[in-house]
Amino acid sequence: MNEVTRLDTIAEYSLQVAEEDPSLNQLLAALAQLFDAPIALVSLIGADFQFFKARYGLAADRTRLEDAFCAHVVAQDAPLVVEDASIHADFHHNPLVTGDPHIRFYAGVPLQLNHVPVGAVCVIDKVPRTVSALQLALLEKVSAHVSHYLTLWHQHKQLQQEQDLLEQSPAVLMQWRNLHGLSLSYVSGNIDTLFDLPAEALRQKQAVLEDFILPSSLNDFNFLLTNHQSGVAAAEAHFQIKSRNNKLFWVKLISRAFFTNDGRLDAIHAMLIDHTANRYTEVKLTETNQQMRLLLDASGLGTWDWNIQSDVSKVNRRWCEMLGLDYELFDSSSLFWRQLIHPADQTGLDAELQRHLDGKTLVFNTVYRMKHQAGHWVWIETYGKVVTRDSQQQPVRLAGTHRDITAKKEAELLETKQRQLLSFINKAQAIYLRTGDLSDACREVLAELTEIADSQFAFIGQMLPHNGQQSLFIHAITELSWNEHSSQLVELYQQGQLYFDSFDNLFGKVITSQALIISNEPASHPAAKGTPVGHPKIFRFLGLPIMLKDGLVGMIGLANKFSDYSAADAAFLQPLCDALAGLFYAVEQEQARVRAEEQLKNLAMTDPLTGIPNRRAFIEHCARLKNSPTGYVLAILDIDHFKRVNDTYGHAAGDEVIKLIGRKLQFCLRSDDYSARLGGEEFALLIEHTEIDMVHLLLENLRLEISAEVVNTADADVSVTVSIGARYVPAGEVEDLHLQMADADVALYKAKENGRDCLMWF
Ligand SMILES: Nc1nc2c(ncn2[C@@H]2O[C@H](COP(=O)(O)OP(=O)(O)OP(=O)(O)O)[C@@H](O)[C@H]2O)c(=O)[nH]1
Repeated sequence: MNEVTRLDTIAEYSLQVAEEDPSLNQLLAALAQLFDAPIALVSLIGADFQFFKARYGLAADRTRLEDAFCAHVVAQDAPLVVEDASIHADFHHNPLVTGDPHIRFYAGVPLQLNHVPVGAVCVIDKVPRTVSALQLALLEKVSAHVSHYLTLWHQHKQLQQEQDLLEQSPAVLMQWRNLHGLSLSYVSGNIDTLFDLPAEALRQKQAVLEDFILPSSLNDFNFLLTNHQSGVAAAEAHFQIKSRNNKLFWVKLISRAFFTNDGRLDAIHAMLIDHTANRYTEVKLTETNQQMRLLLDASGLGTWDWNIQSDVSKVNRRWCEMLGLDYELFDSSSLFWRQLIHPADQTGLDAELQRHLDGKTLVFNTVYRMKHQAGHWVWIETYGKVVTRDSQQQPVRLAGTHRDITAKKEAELLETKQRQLLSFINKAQAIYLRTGDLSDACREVLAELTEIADSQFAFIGQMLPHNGQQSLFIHAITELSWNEHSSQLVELYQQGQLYFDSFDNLFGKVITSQALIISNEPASHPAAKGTPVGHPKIFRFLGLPIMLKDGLVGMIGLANKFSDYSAADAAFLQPLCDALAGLFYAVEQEQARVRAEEQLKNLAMTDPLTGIPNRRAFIEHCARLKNSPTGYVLAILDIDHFKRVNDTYGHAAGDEVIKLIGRKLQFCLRSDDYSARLGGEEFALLIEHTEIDMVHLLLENLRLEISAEVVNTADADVSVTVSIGARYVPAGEVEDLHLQMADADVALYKAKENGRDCLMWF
């Protein structure tokens, strides 16, 4: 047996320290008496010296290794008897022989621990002697007994250590035995840390465990014991106890039951652990979780938790409610929620998600649309974060919240649209003010109207008289060239001449009823006459009346919105209807003003008696002749002896004659020629674009026509002649009109001089 094994064994049995054992000392005393020897020893052979676990009759507790007789016993693992050391070859120089204690006789047997020789049990005498086989056998028995004793001592030591550990551990050990009913048979000493009560008090039944358990927890504790009694092998209970000094603890009792062969409960071994700190954390955590849940419920937030690596998503009920989904039927795969995301938002969402997973953003915060079960889109704001990453820093779990921001988002979109609407209303008004053309203004804004109304088709129409009936004049329309039959409409539209006059249809219903028409199923509307032949299918229609002072003045037609038209759409577009009503009104006002102005101008330029232009009109008309590229003729016509007519037949008859001249002038002159009454019985003529001979003939003809006419008055038939003075003005002449007129007047004077009823040239 090598030295290492021996030393390990000594260490294992905790014998390396020379610690004497009183019991073994007594045994050695008895052994020495039996052998009638002065010294008896239990020795252990250490690394550097031999030491004694027990000794009798020797003062020293150790010797040098090289002097040790027992070392020989260990080395040969066999008994050693030296009858007279003083003459023994190996020992006669040994200091223990030559000096104190003057050993002469030695008888030793090996001391084995776990079959390893570690020392010896020996008797020593200071005089030479012999030993019988019987005595040697006795020595061996004592050695075996010492070995057994040391083993037990070692085990006891170990148990004591374990006991110490247990006593210091937070776990209290307990045992119940079921002898005559279940009763606590053991409890470890450390129970006093919890109960402030010595374990003895419980062991000796001076106190009962149940007295320390709070009444509210007693049921849980009894339930555990009852469970074991009815055959349950392992159990666990949590309950509250109150110590003798009134401190409250949460404890956890983990127990295991042992049963007899016939199945009867024999014992319960249990561990009672102070669980207060954990329990406190648990309670706090539960409270916090409850508060969080309450907060989440109150805030209306949906929650989600996505394990990216295993692709398992968990959501709360609110998450499902937002999308009208059944919570129980939620599918945890990401494929499920991905297919609910609006196609237009998919790319942006993925990019934002990737940025966060790559660690480029602190939070994953974005807005997108998800499809509600009912078919509409819900605007969702998501706010999340990677909560777990693996050892390679790859994201494992992402968790966050969902907020339904549809109302906010729609309000924002509405506001944007309203701004757009106002801006294009302003634009339409500005175009109208600039060009004075309402159709231009309507055409300019039509594309924007279809865009903000989310529609495919649109038209803006105004009620105007056309072919003797009120018709809808189309200022602007999106698309007309849908087939070859519509080319005529396109042409009319381009000429600004497109009128709809048949109102026995869906859009006509807006005009006849003067009311808003919303139809998301035009096919089944009673007024619908079907989509016009060749027109792309109309599957939704919104007709908005344009009203002015309670009367309809026009309408806007919209068709094929992506989703249903609603009263909200009509309300949204009302400002446009009002603006158009205002523009229609402004146009009407402007046209009326122009007409009135025209009339006033006409009045100022017209001779009231004859209805032909007056002197002012004649002079204004002639003013534009200044740069005439051709020559012209100015003529003045005067009724002969008109005073006489007045005097003879009365002033009224004179008026009739003057009117006759007016009619004759219009009748005899060509449409390009111009005539006016200068005043009294004097008229002026302007004849352009012709030869002077032709003018001569024309004027002569006029003169003759007048003289041939008879005016029937109340008293008599009157006829008159006229004298005409004419002046030819060649092209390029720069002379003043008044001088030219004066020249014509000179010619007239000559005609009068010449006997009247004739034409004279200047
Ligand atoms: N009934 C009527 N008479 C008018 C009107 N304006 C002018 N007179 C008259 O016309 C007459 C013009 O007369 P005069 O200038 O003397 O010339 P006359 O009698 O035509 O003679 P001659 O021109 O020399 O041929 C006057 O008696 C005016 O009162 C009118 O609007 N109605």
